[in-house]
Amino acid sequence: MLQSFEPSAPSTVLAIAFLAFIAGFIRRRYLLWHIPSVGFTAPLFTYLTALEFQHRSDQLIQEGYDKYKPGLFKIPLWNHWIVVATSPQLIEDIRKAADDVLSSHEAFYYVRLFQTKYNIGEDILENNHHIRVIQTQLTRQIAATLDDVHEEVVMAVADAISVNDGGGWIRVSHVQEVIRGIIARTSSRRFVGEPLCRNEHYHQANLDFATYFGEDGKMINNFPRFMKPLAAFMYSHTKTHILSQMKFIQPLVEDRRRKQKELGDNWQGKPNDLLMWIMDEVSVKGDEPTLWDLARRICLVNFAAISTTAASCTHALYYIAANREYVEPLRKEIEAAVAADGWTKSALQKMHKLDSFLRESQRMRGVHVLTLMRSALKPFTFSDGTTIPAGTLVACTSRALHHDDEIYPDADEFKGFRFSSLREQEGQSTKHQMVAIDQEYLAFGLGRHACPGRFFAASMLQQVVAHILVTYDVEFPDGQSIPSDTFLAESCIPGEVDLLFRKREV
Ligand code: HEM
Repeated sequence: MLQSFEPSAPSTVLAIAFLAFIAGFIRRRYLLWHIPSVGFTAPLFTYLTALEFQHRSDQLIQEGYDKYKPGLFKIPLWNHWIVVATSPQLIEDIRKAADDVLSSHEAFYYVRLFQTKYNIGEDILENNHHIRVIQTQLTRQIAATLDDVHEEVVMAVADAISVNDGGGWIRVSHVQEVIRGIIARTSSRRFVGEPLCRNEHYHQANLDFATYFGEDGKMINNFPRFMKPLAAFMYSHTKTHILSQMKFIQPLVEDRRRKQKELGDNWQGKPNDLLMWIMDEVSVKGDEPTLWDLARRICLVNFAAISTTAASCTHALYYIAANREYVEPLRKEIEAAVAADGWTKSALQKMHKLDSFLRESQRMRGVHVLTLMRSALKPFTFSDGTTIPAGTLVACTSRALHHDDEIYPDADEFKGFRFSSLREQEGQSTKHQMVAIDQEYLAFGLGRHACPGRFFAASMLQQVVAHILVTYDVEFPDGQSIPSDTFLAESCIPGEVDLLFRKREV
C-alpha cells in the first residue's frame, strides 16, 4: 500500500524556499528574456558566471561589448542580473533618465554595493550635505587653497619617498599603498586641516572604514531584503569603524563649536575645510550636526576620494616609468608654467600635456570597469525600443568603450599626448581636459551623479605627479613593466610592482 507523504516542518520550509528561489529566477529571467546574455543562463549555473565576474569582469564585459555593441547585454550576478549599455546613444538614454526612473542611490546604496540603508543609515542620502559641499566650496576653493595643498604634497612625498641627496636609486615596494598615503594626507589637508591630516592612525581608521564598508555591503547584499536589517545588525563592522573615526574628529568639532559660540562672525582664522563647511551647511538648516553624523560623512567622502585618486595616480606613475620619452616634454611644460605663475591654478591650467597624460592613463586603466550604475524604479524604455522592468540594474561599459578603436584610434596604445593634441584643434580647448565628461569618456560617470570630486581629484593628481616628475627620476627595476590590473567585480586595482626612485640631477 502506498504510504501517505507527511512532510516534516524543516523540509517544507526548504521546499518552499527552493520553489520561491526557482520562481524568482524564472520571473527575473523571463522579464529580461529579450536581452542577450554573457555567461551561463541556466539556473544555478549562473552562479559560475557570477563567480567569474568577481575576478574577470573586464573579460566578460569585453565579450559582451564585442558581440552586442551597439545594443544591450546582460550578465548574471549573485542575486540579480546587470544590463549593460554599450553605445553612446544608450548611455545618453541613461544619463537623461530622471532620478525617480533610474536611480543612482538605489543602485549604489541598496541594490548593489554598499547597502548604506542597513549599515550607515538611510537619512545620509536624503540630506546629502557632504555632496553639496564637494560641488560648491571644495571645488570653488581649489585655486585659493592651492598653496596649502602644494605644501602638503611636498612634505608628504618627501616623507614617503626618502631618497638620498647624494644620488643613487631607492626601491619602493607596495607603490599603491605609498601613493595612497600621499593622497590621503594631501586631501585630508582640505578635508580636516592640520595637524589631523598627518595622523597615520586617523588615516588607518578611514582605510578600515573603507574596507569594511565594501565588505559589509557585499555580505548584506547576499541576504534577501527582509533579512538585511538583521544581517547588518549581527555581522556589520561598519558602525564600529565610524565610531573609531569619530574619536579623531571629536576634539576638533568641540573646539570649533566653542569658538563659533564665543566669536560668531568675528572668528578670525576660522578653518576653511570640508569638516567646517559640512558643520556650517547643517547649522544653516537649524540643526546642530551630531558627531556621529559628521563622522559618517567624513568617512564617506574619504571612501569616495582616496582609493580612486590613489589608483589613478599609481597608474600614471607606472606609465611614466614605462614611457621615459614623455618625461622631458612634461618637465619642460611644468617648469615653464611654474616659472611664470608659481604653483597656482593658472600654472596647472597651462599644463595641457600633463593633463592629457593623466586623462590617457585613466582611459587606458580606469578605476571602474562599469560606471553609471543605476537601478530602475519604474519600467524604462531605451531609445532602441528595449524595455527593462522596475528593479533592473543597469550600467555602462567604461573600460570596453575606452578601448574601442572606432572612438579612440589605436585604442590599446598609450598615447600620452593624445588629448593635448586634440585640444590644439579649433574650438576643442576644453572638451578633452581631464575633468571633461561625455558619452565616450566615462571614467567619472556622467549626468547628475557624475563625480562631484573630479575637479579636486584632477588638481591633486596634477600636483602630485608634477612634483614627482620635477623632483625624481622614476623607473621600473630591470625586466619589470606595468603589471596586469586586478579586478574585484566592477572595480579595477593596479597590480603590484616595485618602482625605483632617484633624486633628479638638474
Ligand atoms: C580619480 C579619482 C576619482 C574617480 C575615478 C572617481 C569616479 C567616480 C565615479 C565613476 C562616480 C559615479 C558617477 C556616476 O555614477 O555617474 C563617482 C561618484 C562620486 N564621487 Fe568620485 N571619483 C574620483 C575622485 C573623487 C573625489 C576626490 C571625491 C571627493 C572629494 C569624490 C566624490 C564622489 C562622490 C561624493 C560621488 C557620488 C556622487 C553622487 O552620488 O551624486 N570622487 N566618482
